[in-house]
Amino acid sequence: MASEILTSITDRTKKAVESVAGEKDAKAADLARDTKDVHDPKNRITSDWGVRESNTDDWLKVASEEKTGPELLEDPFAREKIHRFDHERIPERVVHARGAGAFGTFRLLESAADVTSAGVLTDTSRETPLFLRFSTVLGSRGSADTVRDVRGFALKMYTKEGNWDIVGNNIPVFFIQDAMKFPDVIHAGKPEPHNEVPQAQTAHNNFWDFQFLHTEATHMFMWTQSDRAIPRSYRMMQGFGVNTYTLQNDKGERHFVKFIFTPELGVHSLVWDEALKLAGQDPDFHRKDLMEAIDNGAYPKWRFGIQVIPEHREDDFEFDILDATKVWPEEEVPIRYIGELELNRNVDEYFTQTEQIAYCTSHIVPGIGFSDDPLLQGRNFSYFDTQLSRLGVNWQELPINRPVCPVMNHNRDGAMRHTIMKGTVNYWPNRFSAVPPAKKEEGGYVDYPEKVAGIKARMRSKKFREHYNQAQLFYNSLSAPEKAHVAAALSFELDHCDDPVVYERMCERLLDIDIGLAREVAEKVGAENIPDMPKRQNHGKKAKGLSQMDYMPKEPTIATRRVAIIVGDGYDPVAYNGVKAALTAAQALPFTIGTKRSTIYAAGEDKSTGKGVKPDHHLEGMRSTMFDSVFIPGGAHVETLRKNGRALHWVREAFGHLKAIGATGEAVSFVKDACALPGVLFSSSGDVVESYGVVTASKVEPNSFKEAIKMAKGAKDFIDAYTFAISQHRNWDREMEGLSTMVAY
Ligand code: HEM
Repeated sequence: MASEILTSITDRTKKAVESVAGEKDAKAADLARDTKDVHDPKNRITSDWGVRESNTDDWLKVASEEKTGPELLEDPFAREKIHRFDHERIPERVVHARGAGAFGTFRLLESAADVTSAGVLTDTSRETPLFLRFSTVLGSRGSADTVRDVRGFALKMYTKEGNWDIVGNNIPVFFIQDAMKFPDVIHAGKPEPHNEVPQAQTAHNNFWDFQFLHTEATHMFMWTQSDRAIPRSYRMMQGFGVNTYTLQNDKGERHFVKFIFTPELGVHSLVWDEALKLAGQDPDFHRKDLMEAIDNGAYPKWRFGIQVIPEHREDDFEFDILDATKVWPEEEVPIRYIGELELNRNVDEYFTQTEQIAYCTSHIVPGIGFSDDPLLQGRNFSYFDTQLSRLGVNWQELPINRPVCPVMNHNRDGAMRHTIMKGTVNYWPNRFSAVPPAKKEEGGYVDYPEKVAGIKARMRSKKFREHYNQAQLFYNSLSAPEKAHVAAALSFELDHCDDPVVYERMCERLLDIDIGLAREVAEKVGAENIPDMPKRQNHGKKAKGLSQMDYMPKEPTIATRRVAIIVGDGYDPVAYNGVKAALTAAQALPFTIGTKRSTIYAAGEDKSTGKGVKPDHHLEGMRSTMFDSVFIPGGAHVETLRKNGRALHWVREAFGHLKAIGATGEAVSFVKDACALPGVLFSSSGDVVESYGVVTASKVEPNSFKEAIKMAKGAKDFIDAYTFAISQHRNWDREMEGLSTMVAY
């Protein structure tokens, strides 16, 4: 098994090159040039200068069987091994240090030739290879995946005309309008300077001090306090370019544009208690989830959309369209979905690929341009600059960063230069006309002749000064559970601020958004003197696409959902096998969680002749937090589970985290007793009962299970009703009606 896994990992690049014809995966072919296979049996250890080594365990020393004497500095092999190790680390990214990435493909489904001449956005026959890196912003490289934070969504498309990077986030707006404030917002959010506490979270005085004083962050902090900042999976987040770019078509017309990626599986989050626990129980939860899905062939997909505003309409909006703290409401600027992004290959090596990838907002291709968005313009300077200290001046030559199209210019030298340039000149113009600039018809990038006239001043246009309308718009557009989560998140964060100035003032700021929210949070966090009147009337407007609920998949799906099936000796094999097969057929991932990991036998199975089932994990090794749903089949094992506090906790915790719970036969009363709640209904007469996402059937027969599932609300069939409950992600009624808070977990 282990060797199969190893083969599959080391063969990834090779397979990608072989299976995908020609230019389609030009990047995989390009990387193959620099890829070596550790598992080739012909391999032998050599020194870095190529000499085969016979012993890499013992430093050359003065020694005998009787006595171990001093080590000799002359040993070049030992010295090299230690030297290389001593210098393995490079600086982590100054922000977005923790991340995970994968390779994929961009397919254009509809040409956008009316607004751009970019090949990648006009040629529908192309498949463009890409690398996408997800990240958290504030934590260091070893921090946990599930912290409350913005997630990076950074994309490098290796197009035929050069690399196009969209360095985006999973939230469409940002904390600041002008790049010059970036060091301040990041310093305020990162651990405090005197004690380097806390790690990877904004629940501290400095962050909220800055949020109050820097009012343009108001809209963004509402997003970070919403469920968007605790995603269930990287595969279930939207991606936004955030900044305003421009597109230029063949006629020379310019349009403003925003880029949006919307996941096929819907936009889903963890609940906060789960996120907190996962940060300790499985800090790699998101990176493992991404890798697992791709390894299982469940390739994550996003629809790619553009919002376009023609140049002449730039001033038609209540907000400045160059202001990155504002969304372009879909009612005013519809999203045009024109492409599809798929991730389909895991990395071969983390460091050389995920760590060394270097994104730059300034990497654009002909047909795509910048706007005067003052955040974007500063970013264009910052990324290139930071790569210099993180990776060195020749970072663009690293395999993961180099384009798949020819790179040729008169840039030279610098530390660690790889490319060898033949020829006698390294400047332009030269007497040979060697390496001239490209004309437009040869694909040369031509800048848009934007008219600019003005005075030099450190200021922004007046529309940039409005900071609250869209914070209200966002809050108003959320569903009731999402609003409750915002209040709970703010209450948590401000509870961690011990300076009353900070939490008192922040509660006042909430009066600029919504009086109900302000009062709820103030009461929770002990902010005195919150007035009864709002500081600013809530305009009451809503927009679509801001609530995560707007992105539920049209057809219910449980693809890639992790389902724990809990068993002990004496479980009902009919229900176990039936549910497992049905889940697998629907592309969910069932895991058997035993009372122990050694073989477990079904009811009536003879231990001497039966095969039993070998669980994937035992109850103490995993927690309910790592699964989307829990199912317990009936059988005599239920008596064992009743005596196991951890089993009880699994059910209560899954209930508290609003997850679908399924039970059949004897397990029905176990779940009933575990939750012990009035109002939740359970099956008693053999009928299937669905109540607050708990689906039970007291009697099941072999014909109760089938692989052709019809997920539907109110389904009479156990598996149809149970899978529908899983597909809903979480049962919000359970929370809204106060049931989840009545269970201890
Ligand atoms: C619209 C607002 C912004 C978004 C969406 C954004 C997004 C990102 C993302 C996704 C990354 C991680 C890239 C990766 O995976 O390697 C990143 C890194 C970084 N960002 Fe930003 N960022 C924003 C604003 C800024 C600003 C204003 C600055 C500076 C003026 C900045 C400077 C940096 C730096 C220095 C890095 C580290 C890059 C590296 O070491 O490779 N960002 N940003």
